[in-house]
Amino acid sequence: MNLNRTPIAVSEAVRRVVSGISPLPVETISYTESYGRILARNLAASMDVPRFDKSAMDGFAIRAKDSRGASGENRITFKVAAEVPAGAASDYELNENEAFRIMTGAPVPKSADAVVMFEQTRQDAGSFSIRRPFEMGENIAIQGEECTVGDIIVSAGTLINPGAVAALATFGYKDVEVYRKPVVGILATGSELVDIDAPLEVGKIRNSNGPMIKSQLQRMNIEPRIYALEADDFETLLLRVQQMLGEVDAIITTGGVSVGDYDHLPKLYEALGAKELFNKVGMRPGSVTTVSMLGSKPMFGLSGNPSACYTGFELFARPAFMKMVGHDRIFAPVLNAVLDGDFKKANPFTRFIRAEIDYREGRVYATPAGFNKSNAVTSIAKSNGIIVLPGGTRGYEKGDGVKVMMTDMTTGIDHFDI
Ligand SMILES: Nc1nc2c(c(=O)[nH]1)N[C@H]1C(S)=C(S)[C@@H](COP(=O)(O)OP(=O)(O)OC[C@H]3O[C@@H](n4cnc5c(N)ncnc54)[C@H](O)[C@@H]3O)O[C@H]1N2
Ligand code: MOO
Ligand SMILES: [Mg+2]
Repeated sequence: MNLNRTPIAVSEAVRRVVSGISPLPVETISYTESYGRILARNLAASMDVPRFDKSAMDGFAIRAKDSRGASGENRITFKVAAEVPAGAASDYELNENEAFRIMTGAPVPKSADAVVMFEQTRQDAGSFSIRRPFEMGENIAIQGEECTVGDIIVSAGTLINPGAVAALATFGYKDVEVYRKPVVGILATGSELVDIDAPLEVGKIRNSNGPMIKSQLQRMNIEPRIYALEADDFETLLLRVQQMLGEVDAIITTGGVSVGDYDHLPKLYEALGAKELFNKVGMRPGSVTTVSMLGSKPMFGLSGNPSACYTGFELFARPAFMKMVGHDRIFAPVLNAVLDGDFKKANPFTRFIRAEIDYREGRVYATPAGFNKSNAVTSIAKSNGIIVLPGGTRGYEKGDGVKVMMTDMTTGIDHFDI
């Protein structure tokens, strides 16, 4: 075993991972199931919106020229000649000082060119009067004012959000082409691991990495395939990983990537003939993260230490899966924040500190989320972001400006701030 691994920079490690990944093939699904998927083709308008000139208000459609000269002293009276409820049309031709009774959303008949709101009239049986002139087009939504046929509404490579689902429905796209989602296999390795129901005998611990990784995948809308816990035995691990390679698009293992006597994953990648992208990164935690490729299938050897495992997933696995599902924005947003704690000791490696990110008066604050060593599990639960402290010769103090990588953009704030 190579004990003297050479660390590479985090940015170089990320580059190596994502440069070897391609989007998966395209599949067609129903628009009702498309929320959260990535569009594989541009979504173009199949018609003008609005498709016809329509009334923007409940009221009366008139010929604007008939309202000329109207005032408080000289009210002009119109006769209601026909009705146009929403969902209907009328081809009645208005004569001078005639009007349609029309509802919001209904097509404005050709012979009318302005709409008067009910509130702007005084009504009598079969007629109404107005006290000011109306301009052509007033209170009418003109055909194509929002978009015209052929306009690109959502580009390929974009997440289908609720608005994109509305666009699919508007333009009649029942079937939508999206990138297939990867099937990701999760294998937690370690002879010390037990499932949640098993007794905790001496030296045993519960498997927390497996369920955590599953949730990290679910957070990005990917359903994983879970494999049973495996002990640190080279031959059985090799057989299991070979089986997984036939069933999944990517493999995440946790544990067994360091230089211990029972850390078999690096040798296993070698035995499979996989291309190792790196086995040491200049970061804490997660320095022993090892990533290999077998053909188009990435194998993420995440560290067994929970915080290192979590961080390795967010830094390397997440952008790779974002690329597989066809996203054109694969990286987590990074914000400038004010550090709310001290890290006085300098460290040559880039440190990633799980943190609570808060927003006060529009500023971003980052507070380390408690016990923050590589083996920490509880601090992950309090974090919605990761503070990035570049390695070097100096430490960091409360109040310093730092970068934070957002891991959870859905956490809100505790007060209404508008
Ligand atoms: N001589 C050296 N020793 C170590 C080095 C080194 O460079 N030289 N690196 C250290 C660092 S850094 C880390 S991180 C760990 C990485 O260890 P492994 O990835 O090989 O993981 P294991 O040895 O299997 O386990 C480490 C630790 O994590 C616990 N664990 C494992 N799996 C799970 C799980 N599914 N759920 C919860 N906890 C888990 C395991 O019990 C161990 O305590 O190596 C250092 N050593
Ligand atoms: O991989 Mo270890 O977590 O650097 O601490
Ligand atoms: Mg180990």
